[in-house]
Amino acid sequence: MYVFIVNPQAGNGRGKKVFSKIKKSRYYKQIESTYYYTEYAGHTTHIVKKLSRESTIKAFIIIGGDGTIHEAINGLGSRNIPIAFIPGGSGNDFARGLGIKGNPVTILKEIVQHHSILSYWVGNYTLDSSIEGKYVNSVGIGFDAQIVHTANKSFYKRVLNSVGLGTLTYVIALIHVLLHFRPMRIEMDIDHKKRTLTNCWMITTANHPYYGGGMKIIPTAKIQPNTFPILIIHNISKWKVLALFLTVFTGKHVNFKEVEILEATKLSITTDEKSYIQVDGEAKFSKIITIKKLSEPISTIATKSKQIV
Ligand SMILES: Nc1ncnc2c1ncn2[C@@H]1O[C@H](COP(=O)(O)OP(=O)(O)OP(=O)(O)O)[C@@H](O)[C@H]1O
Repeated sequence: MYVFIVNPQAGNGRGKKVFSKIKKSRYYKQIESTYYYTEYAGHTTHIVKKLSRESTIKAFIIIGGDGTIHEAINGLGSRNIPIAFIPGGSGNDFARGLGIKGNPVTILKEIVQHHSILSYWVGNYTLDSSIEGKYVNSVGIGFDAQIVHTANKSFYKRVLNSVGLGTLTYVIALIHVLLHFRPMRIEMDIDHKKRTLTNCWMITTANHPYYGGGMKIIPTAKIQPNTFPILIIHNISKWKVLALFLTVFTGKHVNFKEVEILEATKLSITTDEKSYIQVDGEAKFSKIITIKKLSEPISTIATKSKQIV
């Protein structure tokens, strides 16, 4: 049996519209399925956690945005039930990373007819040695995390999302944060090599290139086991940061001399003061953060185009 989990709030109601379309399709009518609408933040994790023990589930089909898929992954237990995703959010970076695009009904057709499994190594994060979780897209500390925090609590996010200009939210928040941001002093431990940065703007790790609704933050990031890329931006002027972010949609920002990209199996960061952290586009607050890859992949149901790669 397929289990649809639909976030009706995702993409300002897009999740609900996508599912209405799906329900009318012949592919939906052909399969044995059940569905749940999420009713509150965190509900997807509870549903997945509860149902993961049932042996009759063929796959969870998540309809929503990055926040919903993040919650689904965090509810999965040791039984590796496949997860399929039909984009219904505003940013949908997870879908970009997996190469899922196009008409929702066509995506459903591929899910149920081909059921091609792609291994996906999610990341694991620990905050202040107490909060632990998995991330599907990226974790960032510093400038980008503060932009996420500012954007998510802004009044303009909902307005711009409703007219399909969600990306503009982050541009406005970027300018806002740029005016006040103070670079950080950071102690890093990258695979047991210690390093101190005194003028650090941000550090981001990612499981695939995309974040913030299509920005190619780490263009070379790949869905892969064991290691993950780390992007560091430091020793840069405010105005150069602005120039850098103008090129982030094309991935050309990596050519700036203030941008470094490394690869690691384990990363620990300690900041002088508690700082904002973004995890899959949600802001958190912490002083010590540790990142590594989970050793066992989860199973995602990919589209045909991604299987060929
Ligand atoms: N019924 C609900 N009411 C309010 N919030 C909900 C409900 N169901 C789920 N949520 C929360 O909505 C949040 C946002 O959803 P999601 O991230 O999927 O959509 P989005 O923000 O439009 O898309 P994206 O993250 O791709 O930009 C999720 O983190 C989830 O916790």
